[in-house]
Amino acid sequence: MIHLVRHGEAAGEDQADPGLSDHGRRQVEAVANRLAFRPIRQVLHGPSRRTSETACILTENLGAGATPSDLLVDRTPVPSAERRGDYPTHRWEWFEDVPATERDLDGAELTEAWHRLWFEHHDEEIVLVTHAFVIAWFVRQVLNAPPATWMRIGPIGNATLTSIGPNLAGEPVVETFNAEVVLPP
Ligand SMILES: O=C(O)[C@@H](CO)OP(=O)(O)O
Repeated sequence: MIHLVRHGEAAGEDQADPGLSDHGRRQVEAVANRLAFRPIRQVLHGPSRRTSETACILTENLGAGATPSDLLVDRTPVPSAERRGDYPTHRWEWFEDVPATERDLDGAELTEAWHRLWFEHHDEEIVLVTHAFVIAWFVRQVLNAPPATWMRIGPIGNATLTSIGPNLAGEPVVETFNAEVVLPP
């Protein structure tokens, strides 16, 4: 079972690489409680500060180890000129503004990342801490849905849980999607 967790709420969204807010830390502690009885030994996380801090809280609570992975870096799938027609025209301008560092042409890197993660981890129970668009693309990949579908999956909330496990035939199945923890007031 692969548990995809989006990082908790970020502090100061305007910073280049923000860490977690106090609320974000509490959100992640609540996710850790939800996962407390699962046999999780490893937490992989992206290189950003908000994903590393999320992984750190999870590992402290779960007694697991944290490992950074470039497969979980924040990426935005943008269509190549040939595939732009797959997306509604009102989205085209938005793609132009995606920063160069986050652009993933036709989601090729994300697709490769998901295949590797599933291949390497489908028979263990693991947490992958990453970003909203990455989770949406991975779910689209599992559903074998057309590329533009990723923009209609979510929005993926902060510190949500999306769990993907093998069915009896060994195929990936979305068992839990975008599940939020409810914090006491
Ligand atoms: O930058 C964003 O809007 C998303 C994209 O994946 O990332 P994050 O989950 O860090 O908000």
